[in-house]
Amino acid sequence: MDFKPGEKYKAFEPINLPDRQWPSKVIDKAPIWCSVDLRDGNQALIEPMGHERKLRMFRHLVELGFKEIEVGFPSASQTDFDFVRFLIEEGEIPDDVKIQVLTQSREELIRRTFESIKGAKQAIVHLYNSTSTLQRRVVFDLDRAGIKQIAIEGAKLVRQLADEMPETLVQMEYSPESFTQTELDYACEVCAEVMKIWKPTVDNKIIINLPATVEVASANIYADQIEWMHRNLPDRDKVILSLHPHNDRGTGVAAAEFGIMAGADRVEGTLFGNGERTGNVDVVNIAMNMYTQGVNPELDFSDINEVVRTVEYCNQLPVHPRHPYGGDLVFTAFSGSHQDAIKKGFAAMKKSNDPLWAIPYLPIDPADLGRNYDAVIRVNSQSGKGGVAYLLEEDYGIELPRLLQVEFSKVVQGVTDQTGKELSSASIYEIFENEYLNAKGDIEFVNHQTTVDPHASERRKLIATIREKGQERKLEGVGTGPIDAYMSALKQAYNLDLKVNDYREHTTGFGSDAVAVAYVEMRDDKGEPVFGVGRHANIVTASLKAITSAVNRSKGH
Ligand SMILES: CC(=O)SCCNC(=O)CCNC(=O)[C@H](O)C(C)(C)COP(=O)(O)OP(=O)(O)OC[C@H]1O[C@@H](n2cnc3c(N)ncnc32)[C@H](O)[C@@H]1OP(=O)(O)O
Ligand SMILES: CC(C)C(=O)C(=O)O
Repeated sequence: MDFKPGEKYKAFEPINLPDRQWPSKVIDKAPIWCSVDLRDGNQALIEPMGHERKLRMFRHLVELGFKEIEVGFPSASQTDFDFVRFLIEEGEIPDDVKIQVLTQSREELIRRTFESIKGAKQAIVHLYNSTSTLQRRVVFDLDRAGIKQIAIEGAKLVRQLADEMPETLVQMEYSPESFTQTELDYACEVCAEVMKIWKPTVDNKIIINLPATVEVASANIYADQIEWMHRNLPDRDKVILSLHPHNDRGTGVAAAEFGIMAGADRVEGTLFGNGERTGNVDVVNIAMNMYTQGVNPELDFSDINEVVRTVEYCNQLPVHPRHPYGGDLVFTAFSGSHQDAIKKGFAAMKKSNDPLWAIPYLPIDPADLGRNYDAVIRVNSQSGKGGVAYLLEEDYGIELPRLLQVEFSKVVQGVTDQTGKELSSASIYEIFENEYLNAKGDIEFVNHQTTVDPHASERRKLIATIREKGQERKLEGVGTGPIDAYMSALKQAYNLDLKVNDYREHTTGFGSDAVAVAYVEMRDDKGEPVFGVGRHANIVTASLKAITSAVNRSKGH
């Protein structure tokens, strides 16, 4: 690494726009979306899509609600050309969807592009040539006038061929490619020349697309550039101003959002941001960001898993597990304090009945993307009591009292620390069963009978059958209720010094499947807590089992 980067790299000069308006604008409606998955995305793949993958992607994009889809660069390859023909000839293009085709500003390529769209009801022909200072010098070896001439020649031919094809409603799009590295006055001049040739009207607008072909500056600079063009382009009302951000600095989404605030009407991008180098801007990300601000994105990502599957299949590239909105892990909290806050957030929402989403660490309801809550909390060595308790409650209906959560979470932590691995909900339940419900010890509860104490009618006499080292034994005790009576029986038989400090119970399941779960917190002679849990269809049996569990655990400790 060169530690004197200033000798090798030059900072991007700020744009002179002191009265910029975009920073205080708010995005309150969806832009026109154009998917470039089948073109910019496809041209960046290790293995470009064949016909079957292209068709699957196209159909999926239509299902998601895209009304403009760049379907290829038909003059570049036979595969692209044939795919465009297939879509048109096989009636694959819904009436409200426009296909878009890209071409360089070269005569033979433009002619071939028009050949490809013959018979389409409507299509966007997208013409581009690079205008940046760098490309003018190193790629084209042309001055400003020479580069403008490439655009003019191409635009004239596009106009002529569109006029010769009246059966197709041709919309024209021009991109000064590498716009962000082009002087603004010059980019505007070239676009204005193209506009003079294409003669847009308010009813038949053209698209001027301003690509960050390579993202070379911070997102605010792109916004300044877009606002400058928005203000200075002639006949702005006859132009659909379009963005095409790439993501070299990792700020493509921010650039697109700022660009919309700066006056753009349209965004070109791809699903999950596949595209050249670090990718095109991720349309899912921008759209779902809007959604979380209460703005309808007019794209339907309510089955995000299907979008991920399709994109992974077509691109033959994985979607990263941390990818915004779509990644496998983006709705999962492993860490204890996050789990605790999420659990409390769900409980608060349930209680308040307020439809406004307000869960800490979850900026969006996973259900809105077709995700369930199964993966919201996963447990490993970074997790705390909240997460463990959440899983037992959600998956097994076990509502651990708070102090028991603390105790059990230490048991779980012991296991995760030892293995270093994640624990599934089923494994946590198994640990819970072994630790409490089937706590190992000398005594096994078998059954009980209660009767009214013949000496005091407000007291209960209880006879409990237990198994001790394989032998059944009857214990007798008297108390204010079955718990008290059983404690008294155990104390007499085993000389125990334990007191019941807290007792709770609840049911899980419904109707004939309902089961009672009882939790007892006992204190030993030193005041240390020890918990026991019992589960049974009969609530009294559950509570006596809970006591047995606590006694066994106290002896084992
Ligand atoms: C930023 C972007 O993503 S733009 C889209 C890029 N996508 C692609 O390139 C994928 C498809 N492209 C291809 O398959 C090929 O490039 C083709 C078939 C279109 C053309 O192939 P070739 O004729 O071999 O030319 P190649 O792509 O190497 O083009 C370079 C030539 O075109 C010129 N050129 C490049 N872009 C343009 C343009 N937009 N308009 C006019 N001329 C251009 C170059 O100056 C160069 O000219 P030279 O040969 O006189 O030096
Ligand atoms: C053709 C243009 C719009 C392009 O793909 C880019 O500049 O990235």
